[in-house]
Amino acid sequence: MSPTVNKKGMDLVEIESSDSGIDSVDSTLQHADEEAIVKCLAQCRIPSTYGGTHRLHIYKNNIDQEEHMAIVFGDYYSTSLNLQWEGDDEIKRRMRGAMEDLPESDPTPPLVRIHSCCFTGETLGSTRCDCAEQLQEAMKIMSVQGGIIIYMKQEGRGIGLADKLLAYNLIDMGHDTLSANLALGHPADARTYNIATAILKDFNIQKVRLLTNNPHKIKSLKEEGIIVVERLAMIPSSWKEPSSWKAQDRDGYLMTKVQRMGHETSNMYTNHRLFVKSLDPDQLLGKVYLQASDIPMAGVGTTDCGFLQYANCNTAKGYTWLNGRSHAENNPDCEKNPIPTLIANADSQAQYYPCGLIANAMFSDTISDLTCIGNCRISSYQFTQTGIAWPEDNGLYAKTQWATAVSNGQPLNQTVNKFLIPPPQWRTGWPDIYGNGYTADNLPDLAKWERFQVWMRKAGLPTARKLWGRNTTEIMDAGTWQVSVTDVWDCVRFSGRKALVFAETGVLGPRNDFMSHLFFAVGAGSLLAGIFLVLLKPRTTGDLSMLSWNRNE
Ligand SMILES: Nc1nc2c(ncn2[C@@H]2O[C@H](COP(=O)(O)OP(=O)(O)OP(=O)(O)O)[C@@H](O)[C@H]2O)c(=O)[nH]1
Repeated sequence: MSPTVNKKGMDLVEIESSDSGIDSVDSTLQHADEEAIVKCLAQCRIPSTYGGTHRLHIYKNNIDQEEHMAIVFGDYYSTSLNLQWEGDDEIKRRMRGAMEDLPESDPTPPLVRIHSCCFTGETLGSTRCDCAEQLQEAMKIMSVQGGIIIYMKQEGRGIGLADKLLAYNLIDMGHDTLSANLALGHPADARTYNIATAILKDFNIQKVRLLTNNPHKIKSLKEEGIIVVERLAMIPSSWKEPSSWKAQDRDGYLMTKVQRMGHETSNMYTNHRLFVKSLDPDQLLGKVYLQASDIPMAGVGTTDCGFLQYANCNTAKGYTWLNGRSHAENNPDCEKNPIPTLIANADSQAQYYPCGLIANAMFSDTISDLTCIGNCRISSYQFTQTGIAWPEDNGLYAKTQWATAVSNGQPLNQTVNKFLIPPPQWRTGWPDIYGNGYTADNLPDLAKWERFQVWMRKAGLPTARKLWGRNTTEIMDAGTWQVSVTDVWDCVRFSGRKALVFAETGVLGPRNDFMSHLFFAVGAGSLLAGIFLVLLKPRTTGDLSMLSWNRNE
């Protein structure tokens, strides 16, 4: 093969061999954004405790000096490995694991995980991250379903092990995993995926089902010409098991990935324990906390407003979590530059009202009633929020007593604006009402705000429906209806999804089909079992002989 100029026409890549052409690549000439050329050097069989046998492939490339790998479960074969190499003979081919007659590769898009090396997590068992459990989870799944793990030697999101240790020390000093990278002069994520893509192409794979939460990986693969037909979430076990709450470092790491690095959250966020306990029940019941510091702080198993408690950033900076990070971190207000005026002018003991993550996350979109635009009996169909909350929830909320309370002889209603601050999301979501903060007149009456009560009831399942409105008086006839939605609550930034669902009340109940079917099935099963037992061993009415004190033994 003759010398080749790379696609960008910059550097000359000397090609010596006649196959994939990277035997004598001078990697000092190469750059990460170049077209990657890869060559599989060897593969072998690895019987594994994860079940079955996979095949480990080692690659070299023209971009860096690392030995990246492909761990293959199933019928996927490397092109470069199996080509005829210069000086090839049967022994050499068998030694590197090349095959004589290549079987057909599986044509269906395989499960693929692109996994970056993490010595601390995978080898040392560090609980600062979720890397090891993600790798193990992927291997378990692929042992059953087949697939390929591209294992990239990109330690520390590409910054290397030494700098990753510096980052860890910065995290111990109060940074999070993102800001530590930035403080070291690195990007939040220094990885590129052109080598990983080239390895996939070496397996003739054009379409994948990607196991990841990282949208950056999906975007990068698409840019490199790989079609991601499906994303499968990697749910770390620490999100699922409440018992592992002690891994506080990992919790902080995962929360930063979700909140600040855009990692996708489907299937885990609303169930996460940091989220579900992020409220203060007494504040919701109207209690006046004169100082934000009076709101009870974290205790295991109890509620805690987290980093949406102190609405004054200087005060928040003075309070730290067990891991040394301040309450101002992750607070969307304190991260703004400049800090919003309302926050900057807030009293040093100002509090968010209602405090905590759940209230802040409330959808602020507006949804209109339905207007008929063709062939309907009535011109509009109206929804009300009365009666949408569970009756028992009503006792959990009351209007705050701030507007009527008196402290040191002073009525508090004059100070509402300085002490009570609407959650950040509410101020952008409802700028007309809460954009300039609270006054004694616009404080929400939580006892009457059923939509809020519905929102605050945590979802048991990962994909949740919240009842927004109902109409119990009118049947909705066939026709063409129009609804206007103002999409204010931005879920696109973390690849979330929202849907507006119109449902009817059915015989089995409208809210959760699964539960009603389950009740129905259990009821029918019990009835059949009862009939069966009666037929099998009939007993007369009032038969007490089987009671323990009447039995002979
Ligand atoms: N710089 C830095 N790197 C870290 C830290 N914790 C873990 N890592 C690295 O982060 C990378 C994790 O990569 P992946 O396993 O591919 O996971 P991911 O990018 O979170 O994406 P998915 O797991 O696919 O959702 C590895 O290279 C780890 O070494 C940290 O605190 N700082």
